Amino acid sequence: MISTRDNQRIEIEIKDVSKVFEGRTGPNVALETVNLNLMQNEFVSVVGPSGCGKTTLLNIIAGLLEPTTGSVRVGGKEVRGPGEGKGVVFQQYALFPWMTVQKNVEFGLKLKNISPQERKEIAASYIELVGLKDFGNAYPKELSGGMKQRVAIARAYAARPDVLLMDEPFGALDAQTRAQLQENLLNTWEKEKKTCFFITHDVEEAVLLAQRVILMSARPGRIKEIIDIQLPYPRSQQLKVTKEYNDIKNALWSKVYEEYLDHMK
Ligand SMILES: Nc1ncnc2c1ncn2[C@@H]1O[C@H](COP(=O)(O)OP(=O)(O)OP(=O)(O)O)[C@@H](O)[C@H]1O
Repeated sequence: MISTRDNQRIEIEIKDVSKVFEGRTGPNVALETVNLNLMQNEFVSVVGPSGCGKTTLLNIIAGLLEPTTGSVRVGGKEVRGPGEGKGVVFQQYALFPWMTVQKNVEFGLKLKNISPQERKEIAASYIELVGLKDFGNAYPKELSGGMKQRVAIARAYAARPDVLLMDEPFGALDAQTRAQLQENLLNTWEKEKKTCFFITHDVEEAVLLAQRVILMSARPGRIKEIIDIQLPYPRSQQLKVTKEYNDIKNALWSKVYEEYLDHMK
């Protein structure tokens, strides 16, 4: 079993982070005093009502947005922009349409000092890991949505980041593909161990994947509660038929729904 206690090194340190957007109708406080540490190799899911600042927080960790106050450290270094060490997967697979699957996955490795042969081998191994061994020469337009998303995940993994930031990566997929990719991600994480920050609207998915679930409150976004998911790994879809899983899921669902109702008041 992998627990957060297996490694005590902090990989992502979010300290007093707030974010205020200046809107036409005045300031919009998207995040208010968010404090959170993710341990090395930890898998954390983030849930909360629409507009509570999940993506904003991810973008700040990724270095795509600057916080208004506070700071984020990844691997001990203050985040000052996007770059090495952080892999990001968005809901919409951002693949280059003119490149094959193999070339798309190799792309992130070009920036590193890796020989073309080694690049090829690393990319091929991750393409195999996500179950696309026979599609290395295919172009994105020849792939289904789920396959494209697997390529995006392979590309993020191939660059060997220490942290993987995922913003509803399976949100646009059908239930079966989603289940398959969840399983795929679990297997990959169990093998490769990365620090994962995974945003989802799906409570089932949050519980299935994570060691801890962060529940965010409606605007202004704050951390409302952190729930330890005490379910053993390796995990698979089979977990969903167990009482332990369903008890945790139902309790979390009620909390998320309460937060949503509060937000609608
Ligand atoms: N670039 C921006 N400029 C102005 N306001 C923004 C910007 N990005 C986000 N916001 C505002 O910040 C708040 C949080 O948005 P964010 O996208 O982080 O929420 P979210 O929890 O990810 O939502 P969802 O679950 O719907 O994706 C919202 O009120 C949104 O309107």
